[in-house]
Amino acid sequence: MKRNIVLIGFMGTGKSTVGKILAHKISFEYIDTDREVEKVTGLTISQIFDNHGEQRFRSEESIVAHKVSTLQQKIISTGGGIVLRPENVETLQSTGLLIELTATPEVIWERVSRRSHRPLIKKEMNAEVIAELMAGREPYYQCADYRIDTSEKTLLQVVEEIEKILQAREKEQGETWFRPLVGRKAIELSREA
Ligand SMILES: Nc1ncnc2c1ncn2[C@@H]1O[C@H](COP(=O)(O)OP(=O)(O)O)[C@@H](O)[C@H]1O
Ligand SMILES: O=C(O)C1=C[C@@H](OP(=O)(O)O)[C@@H](O)[C@H](O)C1
Ligand SMILES: [Mg+2]
Repeated sequence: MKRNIVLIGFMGTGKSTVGKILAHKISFEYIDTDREVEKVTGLTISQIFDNHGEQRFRSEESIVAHKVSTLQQKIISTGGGIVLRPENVETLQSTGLLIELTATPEVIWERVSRRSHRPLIKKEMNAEVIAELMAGREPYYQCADYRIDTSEKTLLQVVEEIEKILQAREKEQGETWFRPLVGRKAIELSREA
């Protein structure tokens, strides 16, 4: 049974931001594979790409993918390229529900051109270049269980869409995503009611 939510998708689709909000809302812990790679290496993603190359980053990312897949009740936001290695997809799928976030190239460019911490995004790019990169990645995102177009949605609307998916799965597949309150907190709340 699936026990983690794994957000996949192209850079700038909102995986990190949405993941954080969703985790807070449903009281799951939040993990970002990019942050885990940075913690393990003591380097920023840009430093790894610049000083050691993309392959080193991909190796670290695979190790993290395996590690996070052993956990439970986590919202896992991934880096956009994690799906490039089939072994990562297989391991993430073993315990995670894969939700792909998408957006149009124009929206993506609008979102990612504001900040410069993504080594694969260059200042001189534009929406057309983004569209080409996205087309190359498209087959890799087919592994997703669900897809949400975020182009015209607020962050909260995206989060709500994911919550609807989880509610439907609770009804239809008997999964538990919204944990009942247990222990002291539940007793305190029932006294207040
Ligand atoms: N639905 C959305 N509406 C408005 N801004 C968004 C939305 N999704 C993401 N963003 C913004 O786009 C930027 C990139 O988002 P981020 O979560 O880092 O994407 P990813 O982790 O997929 O690369 C952030 O500044 C974020 O606030
Ligand atoms: O698409 C990619 O190959 C990458 C996406 C980035 O994460 P975000 O998708 O969170 O930007 C980060 O892992 C790295 O810069 C490479
Ligand atoms: Mg991210």
